[in-house]
Amino acid sequence: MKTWVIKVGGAVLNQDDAATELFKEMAKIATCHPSNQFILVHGGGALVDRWLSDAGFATAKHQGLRISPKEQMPYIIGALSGCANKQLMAQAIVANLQPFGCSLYEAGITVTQKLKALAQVGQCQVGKAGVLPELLAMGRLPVVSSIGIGPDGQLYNVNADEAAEAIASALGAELVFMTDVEAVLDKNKQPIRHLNAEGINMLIETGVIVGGMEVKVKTSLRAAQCLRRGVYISSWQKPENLSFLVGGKHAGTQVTP
Ligand SMILES: Nc1ncnc2c1ncn2[C@@H]1O[C@H](COP(=O)(O)OP(=O)(O)O)[C@@H](O)[C@H]1O
Ligand SMILES: CC(=O)N[C@@H](CCC(=O)OP(=O)(O)O)C(=O)O
Repeated sequence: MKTWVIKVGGAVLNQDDAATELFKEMAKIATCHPSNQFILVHGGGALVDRWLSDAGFATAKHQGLRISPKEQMPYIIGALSGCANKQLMAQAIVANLQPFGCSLYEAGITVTQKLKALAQVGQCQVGKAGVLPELLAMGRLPVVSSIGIGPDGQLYNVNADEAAEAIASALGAELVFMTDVEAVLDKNKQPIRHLNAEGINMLIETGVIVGGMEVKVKTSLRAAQCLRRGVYISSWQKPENLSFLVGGKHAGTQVTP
């Protein structure tokens, strides 16, 4: 059995039926290629932005990570582990899948504070695989939010790309980041097929890769090094890319160690 960790950016929730189409592709793959199984890890950054702004909070990011003061955590947790997680489960059910919503703790990932200056931003420690193998064996689709609980009993906000990397590393799974662009783009806005450490450093230094994509390529590279194989960045706007990847074909940008 091959396990695929699919990370979707929260923007998938802003487009009607986009997540349902992705789930339908997973359901199709489960029928045509039954030796593949999926775990979905999701973000929800845009939703968090909206909830914080509606509550009258200002929010800021440092190198793509949201500074997460304790007083903002109820809104961050509510948006990610509540609203985004349950909305995605609902769309998976429409696609005839059997989702099981959970956060990083249930997925076996331990979280600690990343940096004092970032407040409740967490970083993952690869632990045991938690209940994910059992859920997969039961035919369920784990839908994992990036909220973590530390051994200190504190709640943490983890960047969802890093959360997906930790889960894929714990399980030795394939990893695909599905975002809102078809691939990493070069300075002429053309898709890049392959990236390695050298290319990534150059594109970050020259300001071609910025913001959320900077976190994503760095996380992809770390994951590719740990998993010792390519990791893909593609778009949830092209769910068929998932079938291409499962079938061993190329789609989006492949990040190699
Ligand atoms: N070189 C680049 N190629 C593609 N996207 C880029 C690049 N640099 C920055 N970006 C931005 O990164 C975004 C994806 O990162 P992010 O918003 O964090 O995605 P997600 O929410 O899916 O994790 C794109 O929508 C784009 O605006
Ligand atoms: C620490 C940190 O930055 N957490 C992210 C978690 C959500 C996320 O990563 O969402 P996307 O995948 O949609 O960007 C945040 O609060 O926005």
